[in-house]
Amino acid sequence: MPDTQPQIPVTVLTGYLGSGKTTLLNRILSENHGRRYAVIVNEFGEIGIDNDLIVESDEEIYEMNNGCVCCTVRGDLIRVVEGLMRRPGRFDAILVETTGLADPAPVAQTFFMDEDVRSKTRLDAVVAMVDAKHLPLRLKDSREAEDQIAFADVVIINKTDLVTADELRSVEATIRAINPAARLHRAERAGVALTDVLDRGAFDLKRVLADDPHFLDHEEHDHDHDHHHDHDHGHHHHHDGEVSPIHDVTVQSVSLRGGEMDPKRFFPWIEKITQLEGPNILRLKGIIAFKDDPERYVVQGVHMIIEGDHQRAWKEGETHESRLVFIGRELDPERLKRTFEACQAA
Ligand SMILES: Nc1nc2c(ncn2[C@@H]2O[C@H](COP(=O)(O)OP(=O)(O)OP(=O)(O)O)[C@@H](O)[C@H]2O)c(=O)[nH]1
Repeated sequence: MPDTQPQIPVTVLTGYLGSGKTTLLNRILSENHGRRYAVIVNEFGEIGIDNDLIVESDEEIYEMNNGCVCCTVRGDLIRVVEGLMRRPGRFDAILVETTGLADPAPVAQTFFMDEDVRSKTRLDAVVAMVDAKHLPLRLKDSREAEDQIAFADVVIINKTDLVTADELRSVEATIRAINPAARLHRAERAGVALTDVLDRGAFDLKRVLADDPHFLDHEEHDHDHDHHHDHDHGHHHHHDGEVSPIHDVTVQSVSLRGGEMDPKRFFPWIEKITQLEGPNILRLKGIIAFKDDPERYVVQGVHMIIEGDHQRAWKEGETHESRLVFIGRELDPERLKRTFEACQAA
């Protein structure tokens, strides 16, 4: 391939579980911006739901579900990107949506590691979504949430509708303290001007190297998930030694599958679960098939906040199956499974 080809800009989209990454991705894919994106989605949880929640578009979407993009599937990411580069002209930019628990630093590093990838791509910006309501809680219990903000070039303070003006100011001050250099935007439903997040040329290697002089040392970073930095904003993982697909090992995911559900059983059940177990539920998402309902129903939640809506009609021949994933701490898989199955229609 001739080297005269322009470097393809890459946007890495990070942010904790449920912060609004897919909402932003859907806005990007739905808006008429005249650009064509290749989208790479890395999901957490064994039954893929995320891909079902991304709007249908002409864009090419690559799912990476067999591990976390910042650890075990980095090689896959390089291969996917290399594959994309072999088809010039098909798209103008690449978007990588990481899992909510991923550390964006190793993902960003991928675009500097491989000679071929480095010559053909340009990391444009790392964009972090933040859930304004749950950030204070997250900073107490998840190192990942802080790392994501620390590493970002652009931070979107999302879900401003769920907080008061005072809370918002305090969240903003907290983010500024973690990362004074990032550009901040406030948003509801990820409603930012796309020019604020795409094609920013915001990724600042100098800043990253000042913060982490080893950023470009491939070998060391490849498997050293346990080295700590002396300063506040270095990236590291929680897990010791073993490279785990889950960084915060207290976080587990419970995937449930069932047949058609009875809404009279399902809604009281999910409401009760989120009331009782809410503090432990970092994220829930599912696609529910209700009996005699021609449309798929999507249910989503973060802690006690839950929402649901019809998504689209079931396609001909599509199995009317219900799938639900809980991601959280101290969940009881057996009880969730038993009570979920009890919501099935007779
Ligand atoms: N109230 C409110 N809800 C929002 C806003 N933005 C997104 N949501 C909801 O928050 C939930 C999570 O949004 P997603 O975009 O799926 O979040 P995500 O970061 O992709 O989630 P994961 O991929 O699971 O990490 C969904 O139910 C959204 O509808 C917002 O600004 N306000």
